[in-house]
Amino acid sequence: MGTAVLEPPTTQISAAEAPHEQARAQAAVEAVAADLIARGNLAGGEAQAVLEAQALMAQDPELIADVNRRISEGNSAERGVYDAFAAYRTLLAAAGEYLAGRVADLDDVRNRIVARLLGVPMPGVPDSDEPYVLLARDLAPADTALLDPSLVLGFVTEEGGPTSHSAILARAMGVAAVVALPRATELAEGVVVAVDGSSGEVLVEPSAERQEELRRLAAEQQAALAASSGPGRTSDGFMVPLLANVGGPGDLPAALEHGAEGVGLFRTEFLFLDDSAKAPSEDKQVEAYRKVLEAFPDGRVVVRVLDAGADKPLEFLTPADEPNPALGVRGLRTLLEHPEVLRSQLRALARAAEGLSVGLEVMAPMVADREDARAFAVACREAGLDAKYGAMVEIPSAALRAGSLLQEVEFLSLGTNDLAQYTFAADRQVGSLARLQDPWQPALLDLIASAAGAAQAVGKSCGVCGEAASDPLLACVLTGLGVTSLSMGAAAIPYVRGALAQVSLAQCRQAAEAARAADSAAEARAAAQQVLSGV
Ligand SMILES: C=C(OP(=O)(O)O)C(=O)O
Ligand SMILES: [Mg+2]
Repeated sequence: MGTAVLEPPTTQISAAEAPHEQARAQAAVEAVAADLIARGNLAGGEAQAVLEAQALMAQDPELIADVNRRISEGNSAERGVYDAFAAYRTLLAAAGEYLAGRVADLDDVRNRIVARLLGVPMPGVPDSDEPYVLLARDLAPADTALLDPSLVLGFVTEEGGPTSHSAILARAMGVAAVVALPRATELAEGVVVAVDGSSGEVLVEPSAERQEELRRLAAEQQAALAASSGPGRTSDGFMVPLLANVGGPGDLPAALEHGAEGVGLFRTEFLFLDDSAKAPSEDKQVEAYRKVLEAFPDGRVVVRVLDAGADKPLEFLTPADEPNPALGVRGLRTLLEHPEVLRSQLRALARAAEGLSVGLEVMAPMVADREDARAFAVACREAGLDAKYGAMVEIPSAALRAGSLLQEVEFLSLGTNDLAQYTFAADRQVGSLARLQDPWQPALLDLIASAAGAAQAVGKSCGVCGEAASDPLLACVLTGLGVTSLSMGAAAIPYVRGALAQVSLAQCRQAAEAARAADSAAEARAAAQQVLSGV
């Protein structure tokens, strides 16, 4: 994928032309924002939320004011946009890693607006009738969302971490992806590559025999996947419910198609991204929640209350001046500062579940200690919600003192994406830190064992809903660590189901022990692989 930045010429315009150019810039901004929203509507689910956030970025009033100022100083519309975005980009890039992670999204918006003003094709995924592997420096959410899975056999990026938006969306689509691979874009167009999204390997120009072998292995795997169905269980019948992560009603068809036994993580942020100034109405919330609850009449649906802040900022809730948003007011902290938002969300959930037989559960993101857990439990009880209430374990303090959290709440759910970020002090949006975000890191496995063990001791459940659950081999290890359910992007479910079906609970426990005895993520994986050979 071409990443060329379209630099418009620096021709000067007269003062008389300025209003016309300003109108052109405004029209282009609006058209691009509308296009992003349309792409979002088409893609649905988590992609929609991301694209709508990008549309908001395009319409940022300060940015538009800067564009207008530059045009009134004699620049053309395209040059004004180009320079205003460049200035904003510098600010973002310098504002710390969390904002720097959004630079790719910003660049994509800029390229789209400039391309429209210049009347040239939009940058992005190349047109092709032939199936291909897409190589890119990074993929903007707008591109990932519309990749055609029948043409794109996989994608490989230099940037982005294993828990970045692009990786999460790729899993939701079921497209093989390898991210954070240095020098990926140095490969020439047309070279034959093989991509293994499970191991993260990209083979360049494999021999004819190797290609044949890989095709055979892939066909065998597909056949095994097609044959796997029913609830998640080990070969000796230990049940591990396999649940889907969804970002909204748009993700339900895939969850049902892949046999999800329920929803283990309903990210409700998407509802809140439509309007940066206020929370969605209770009625609008009820409607969206009910669609998800109705899809699983006999299953379980775990709804996470709003997780605003850090990588999911909301203008009306997230302080704009935090020096380090990932360590600032986010998740449950935001809701405790804005109790009316939490109350309205819990009320909407209670109304949405009225008359339904689904097992509704609600959980809070970013619970740090027992006081946090208690505050959430009290809010749930006060809302009169007929649902189990739980805490996400995403902060090391919560994993270490899981037993104390369980004095207040009825279940735990491990958010391994943030748990890795906070355990290793490694921003999940920074590709160069991917080594530290690897969920195979033994320190992360120790924390998972701590939380799962505490839950087991009191007979409560402790699932995993972070991306770790979607790795088939790791899913077996998590089961061995005592985790009671696994929730993942729907496309991963058949792979995890197939892997679990091949191993016994005792083998899972042995693999977990071997992985924890290792000293690096790679060693932990190899040790587990040895115990569970065949997966
Ligand atoms: C599931 C998680 O939540 P999110 O990815 O939405 O932060 C996590 O942190 O692992
Ligand atoms: Mg999280």
